[in-house]
Amino acid sequence: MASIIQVENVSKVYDGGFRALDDVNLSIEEGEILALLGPNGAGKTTLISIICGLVNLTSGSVSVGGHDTIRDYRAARSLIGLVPQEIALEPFQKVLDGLRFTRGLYGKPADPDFLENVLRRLSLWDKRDSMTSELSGGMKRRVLIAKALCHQPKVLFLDEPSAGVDVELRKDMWEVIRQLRAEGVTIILTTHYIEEAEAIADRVGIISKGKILLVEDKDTLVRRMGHREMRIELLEPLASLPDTLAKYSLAQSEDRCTLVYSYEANGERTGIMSLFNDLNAAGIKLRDVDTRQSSLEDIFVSLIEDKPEART
Ligand SMILES: Nc1ncnc2c1ncn2[C@@H]1O[C@H](COP(=O)(O)OP(=O)(O)OP(=O)(O)O)[C@@H](O)[C@H]1O
Repeated sequence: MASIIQVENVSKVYDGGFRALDDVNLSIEEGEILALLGPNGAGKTTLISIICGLVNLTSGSVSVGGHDTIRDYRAARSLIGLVPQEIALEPFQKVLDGLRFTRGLYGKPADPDFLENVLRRLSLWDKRDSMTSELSGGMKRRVLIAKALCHQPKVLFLDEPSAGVDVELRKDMWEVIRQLRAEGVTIILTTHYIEEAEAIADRVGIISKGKILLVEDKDTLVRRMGHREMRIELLEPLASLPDTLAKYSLAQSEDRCTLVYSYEANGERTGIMSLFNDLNAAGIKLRDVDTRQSSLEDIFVSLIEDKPEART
């Protein structure tokens, strides 16, 4: 696949001297869904704002569809739609009027059929004559997506699309994103949620403290994250582990009331059944069991440990 966005050696130092991005390189393929994952303050919004031409870079270069975002900014921006994190809409503007206006701003000819299609696919057609101030938060977010699509961009950025969004809207949004990808639109979204990346991304980029730590095919990353932990709460404290349980490398809590078993969730054999059998055979009674998937945070920790602070 050809690359549609090239980010080369991009750094950003804000006015106060804070280095929000540090020598970032990223190539985004045409037609893919790339999720940028990272904790608060990692630099996700700064990176997409630079690509969209809303924030000036300090050094490096960015091109969109072969157009440099500084020298050839009009051509670069015309290819981009952005759904911002914050809801910023004209309160007394009707939904359809807002879309017509935004399309006009990009110098695109009027196309009522296209705008109707955009509103219908976002379940907003019935609201086309409502003022945006009359809409619910979820509908406002749909309007933001509609506005970002109304000039037919080749690349769509969604900054934290799931922030403050209920499950139903999230699923609808994912469906719209998949349809757009099927039509050839390249999608870049930022998120804190690994589930969101798992649900829709083709590739995942992990960003932390202004650096891209990895960009990887999602399935490969999910395999890396397939580590799970099972916590087994015991009815009574266990003074010492019987030899028959040694092969499970169980950890014990300080109060001896909990055993922790680590296993690969995607492995062919998790060993859970035989562990339960061996616990039973040893006469160990269980009060409760719960499991937890290694989180994005765990991956961050494993990725960034031993690395000194990168910022000045
Ligand atoms: N205009 C600015 N002036 C100075 N510092 C800024 C400015 N904008 C952002 N920053 C800082 O740059 C860092 C990266 O911010 P950014 O918004 O890009 O992170 P993010 O990964 O999008 O975070 P979040 O998930 O919280 O939205 C943060 O520490 C932030 O405080």
